[in-house]
Amino acid sequence: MHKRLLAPYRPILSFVRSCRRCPTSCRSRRVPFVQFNDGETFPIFGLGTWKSKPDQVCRAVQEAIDVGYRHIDCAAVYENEREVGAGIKAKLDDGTVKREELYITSKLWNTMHRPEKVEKAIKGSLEKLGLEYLDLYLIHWPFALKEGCELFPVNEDGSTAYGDINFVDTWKAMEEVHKNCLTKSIGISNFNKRQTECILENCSIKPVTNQIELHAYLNQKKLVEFLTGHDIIVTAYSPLGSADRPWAKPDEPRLLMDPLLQKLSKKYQKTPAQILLRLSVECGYITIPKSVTKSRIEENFSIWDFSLYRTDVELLDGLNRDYRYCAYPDACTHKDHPFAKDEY
Ligand SMILES: NC(=O)C1=CN([C@@H]2O[C@H](COP(=O)(O)OP(=O)(O)OC[C@H]3O[C@@H](n4cnc5c(N)ncnc54)[C@H](OP(=O)(O)O)[C@@H]3O)[C@@H](O)[C@H]2O)C=CC1
Ligand SMILES: O=C1CO[C@H](CO)[C@@H](O)[C@@H]1O
Repeated sequence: MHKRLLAPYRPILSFVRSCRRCPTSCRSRRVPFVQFNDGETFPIFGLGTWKSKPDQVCRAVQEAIDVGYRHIDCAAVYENEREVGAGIKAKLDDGTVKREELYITSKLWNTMHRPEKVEKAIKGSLEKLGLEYLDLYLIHWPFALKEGCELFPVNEDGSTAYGDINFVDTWKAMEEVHKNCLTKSIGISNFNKRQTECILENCSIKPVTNQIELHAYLNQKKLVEFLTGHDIIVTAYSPLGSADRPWAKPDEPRLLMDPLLQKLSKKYQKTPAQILLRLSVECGYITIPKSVTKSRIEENFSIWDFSLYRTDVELLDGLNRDYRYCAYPDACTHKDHPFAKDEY
């Protein structure tokens, strides 16, 4: 099973293996990437920016780029794109990187699904980020919320105010912004199998990736198999268990505290976070941990000098408990909610 999942990701694995054989390539700060059929590349490791406070994220982005990160995962709804952009600009201005060496993702928020709104939305993100183009633009969730000034619109009774836009129509508008060169690639996020199939059946440009929650407590085997079978790259979000979510409960399972991770941490002389991140990249997933802490930004990127034994990968596989940290329950009655009705 594991072998089959790895198959489409040979370029990543060969990089990871070459790192192991040749420690100097780890020190050269090259970030591994996957190459698309059209020659575009996608760095397999990125910095997440959800919950990164505006006054912290500008510095975090610069530290990440200094360490070797080349991929930054952003979104309009994170409300910090201007500060992320300032961090990127500082590193472009001081010559550390060129724009074409960076891979910047942003996402269309749920209140902007109406096709006529999509260009305005991406241009808004570009303006805040201070960029002329994105590398990747994703539909953040398959369901639409009510249009307006609020990012999280509510009805009078406090329930979430839904919109009624077909996500295929939104996808057509995503294709247009791609054709207009506002983004090099387009993709989806939080789409289930049926919704992804629906896009595949009706698109002229295929999504390059589906960004989904993916970690040892939610290994999404079936969805991953479906996506890789359709040559859709899997991006793993919340790879460390997203402990800083505003709605985190004190009694929820804490991924980083799992006893097996503590045990493997001793065995490999790596931290629990590094074990999880290494697992994710060895599975071939684009992996985007968030941190605003310099030492952790460095720690998370220091995973190219070891590899997991297959027996340990199997043990980590056994941790799966289909536990979602990001289930968006406030919209669970929406007809397009991805997790409410479908098995995967
Ligand atoms: N498409 C979507 O719907 C979603 C996309 N995402 C994307 O994925 C990214 C990552 O997911 P996210 O939910 O933020 O959570 P993560 O799983 O990346 O966890 C982030 C938390 O882990 C802490 N942390 C980071 N590194 C370490 C370490 N080495 N040791 C211990 N703790 C550590 C961070 O703390 P600190 O920052 O204080 O160091 C923070 O509290 C997001 O930021 C976002 O870009 C996330 C959710 C949904
Ligand atoms: O990326 C994400 C994090 O923030 C959003 C809203 O708070 C989530 O819905 C989303 O999945």
